[in-house]
Amino acid sequence: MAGANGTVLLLNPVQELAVDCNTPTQRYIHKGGDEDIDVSPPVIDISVIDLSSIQTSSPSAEKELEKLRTSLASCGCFQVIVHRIGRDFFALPLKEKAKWSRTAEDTEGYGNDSELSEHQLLDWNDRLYLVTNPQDQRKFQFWPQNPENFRDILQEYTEKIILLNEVVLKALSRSLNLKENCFLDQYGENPNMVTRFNYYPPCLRPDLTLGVKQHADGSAITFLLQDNEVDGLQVLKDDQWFSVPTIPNALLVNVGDQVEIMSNGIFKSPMHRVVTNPKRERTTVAVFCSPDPSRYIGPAEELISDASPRLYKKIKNYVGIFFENYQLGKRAIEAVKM
Ligand SMILES: O=C(O)CCC(=O)C(=O)O
Ligand SMILES: [Fe+2]
Repeated sequence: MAGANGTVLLLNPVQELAVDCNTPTQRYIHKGGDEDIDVSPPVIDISVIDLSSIQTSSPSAEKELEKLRTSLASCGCFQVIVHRIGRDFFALPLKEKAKWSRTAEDTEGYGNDSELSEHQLLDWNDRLYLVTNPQDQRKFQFWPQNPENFRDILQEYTEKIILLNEVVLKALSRSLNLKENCFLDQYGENPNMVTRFNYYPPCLRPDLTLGVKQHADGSAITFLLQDNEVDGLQVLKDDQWFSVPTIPNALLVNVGDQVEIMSNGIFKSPMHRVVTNPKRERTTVAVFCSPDPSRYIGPAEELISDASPRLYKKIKNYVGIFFENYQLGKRAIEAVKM
């Protein structure tokens, strides 16, 4: 397909595939594993944290910090309540969405999985992938102007997540009895932020396909606005998959590999995946926050002792390391262990 200015578009949305065929093609089928994909494993209990109470120095703040620490040390995620942002983009006709399509030269924009090799299994998912911070790195040629208020809403949402990211990083440090700015200082002035709008069309074979295959995030923190009605996210805990429940307007906060590194492994970057749904579509918005890629990050020195030796090297541009390993089907965090 050719784009407006003659660039080659890599567009083969799953949404179109889902309309035209009853069963997914081979490229989407997960087989050779030990068992079919369990689309409804037990539901995991994930704490809802009151971030406003954490910002005070009351006894309830201490209780909330303890809840935060326990939650992140056991399953790597917690939830906070926010307001939804618009999700009408994927309902537009293909011709309209194609205006913001990813090109051969770029990772940003609208599209589905890039096909890097013949053997790669594809995710049953279309997405709109945009760098939102630092502002001077935004590529507006990929930012939809339809729905009309899309850019304003994304700007507003980004500002809120920047603040939330700061509150969360301070709370994480405090919950480990570290100085409040301990993790934030490793970030640098400007967090790097990428927003990924995910669209999962219905799929008639949820036992064989995955919306997103199993992975841990390469971010420091991920903020996920789940669909208000349709679940699909699962996390791996103690070698078992659990469904993450959807709480309307709740934001699921999970730590990514970079916080696992900064906390010297106390906080676990959870493995997670998304299953598909035979009847209903699902839309989510993930914001990945990471330190400035030119800065070195590593385990907080205060967490290292004879009893808990340093587990990870000092590294920079972890997101780069992450994608190199991801494409080889490896976990990047293994590559930065001592
Ligand atoms: O859509 C979801 O529930 C999760 C998506 C996800 O894990 C990701 O985009 O990294
Ligand atoms: Fe993820």
